[in-house]
Amino acid sequence: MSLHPHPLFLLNKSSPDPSQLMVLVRIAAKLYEAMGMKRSTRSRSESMSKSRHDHVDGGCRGGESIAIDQNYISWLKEHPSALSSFHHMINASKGKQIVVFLDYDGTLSPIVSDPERAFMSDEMRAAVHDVSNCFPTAIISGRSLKKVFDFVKLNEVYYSGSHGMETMGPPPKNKSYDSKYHQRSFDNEGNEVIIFQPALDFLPAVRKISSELTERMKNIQGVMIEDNKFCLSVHYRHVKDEDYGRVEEEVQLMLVNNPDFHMTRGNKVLEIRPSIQWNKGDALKYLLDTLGFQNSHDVFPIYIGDDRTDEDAFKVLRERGGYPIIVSSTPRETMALHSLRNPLEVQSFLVRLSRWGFDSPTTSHPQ
Ligand SMILES: O=P(O)(O)OC[C@H]1O[C@H](O[C@H]2O[C@H](CO)[C@@H](O)[C@H](O)[C@H]2O)[C@H](O)[C@@H](O)[C@@H]1O
Repeated sequence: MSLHPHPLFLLNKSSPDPSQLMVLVRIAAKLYEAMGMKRSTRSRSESMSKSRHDHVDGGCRGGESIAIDQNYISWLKEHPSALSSFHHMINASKGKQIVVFLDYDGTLSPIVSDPERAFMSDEMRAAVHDVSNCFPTAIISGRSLKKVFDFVKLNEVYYSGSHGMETMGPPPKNKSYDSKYHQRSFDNEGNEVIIFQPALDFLPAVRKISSELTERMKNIQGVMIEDNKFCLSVHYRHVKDEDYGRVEEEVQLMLVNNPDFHMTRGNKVLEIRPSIQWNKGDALKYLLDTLGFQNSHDVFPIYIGDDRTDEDAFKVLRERGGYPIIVSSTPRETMALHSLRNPLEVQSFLVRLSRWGFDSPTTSHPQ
């Protein structure tokens, strides 16, 4: 199966006129060039017949499709595919230790309607496993640490949950982190690890908000409150449009009653988080420190993520000369410098990275 739907899928369902077809063929060629891919070898008639099946939305006028596609092509020039610029990335990393940071939902697993069923494929798990055998690798997620571990199930990866508010890693070397929030523990293989929980003081308040909100929202159909330990996700994907206002009102009311918390927005989700200066970017810095990479000249961090909360990590990477990659198939406002279209492309990127890592043992550092 091709990972990249042929751009001709953008054709209107009604018969295109030949000039429109030529415009689309040129756009397709440009798009494929920008993505560093070869042109499709399928014949035009094969492409056309595929286009009818792929274009499921319907009702999209040809002119609009062309405009959207041109926007994507321009955006792709600004945020080149991490697959097509792979060799540039490897050159930029020369002499430095690559460290890989990954988001979970929408990056390692596709977005699905039920958050409890956002499983990653075995192929993706194998790709992450192989990468983690070549380079230090961490997953930084909005989910609770436990839940993200239960999805990923890889012992050789570091984990940070609750948008970085619970991080499991090696004991920190930097004394600037308050030891009050460090808890000694052991991983599944009996190695000593430290769990850093900078929002520990907020835990009783999170529990209280969770139970109050669950009670207050019990009559709003479709809403789902996910307890991510140090933060709460209020999912509204299945809430009727006319009820959405009530969801946001209830969340805002909680914030009025709990002024030490604030709300962030994600993919069909409102998140209630403690107002501490700590986000995915801080967790990334913390992990780099604990892994012994305080000096940004020695390290080449790569971060792959798809959501707004990943922007904090992209920002840190831009400051530190790393490689921020956004997962998106549409133009987006972002601090990331590179892009991948979807989790399947993330998987291809990870496979390529681990192959390069295995072939270049002097530049990679197995743990
Ligand atoms: O930081 P992440 O690992 O990307 O987590 C962010 C949120 O992801 C999950 O919600 C999103 O994915 C769900 C499953 O695909 C989808 O149903 C939901 O609409 C998305 O918002 C997770 O459930 C949240 O708790 C995370 O905060």
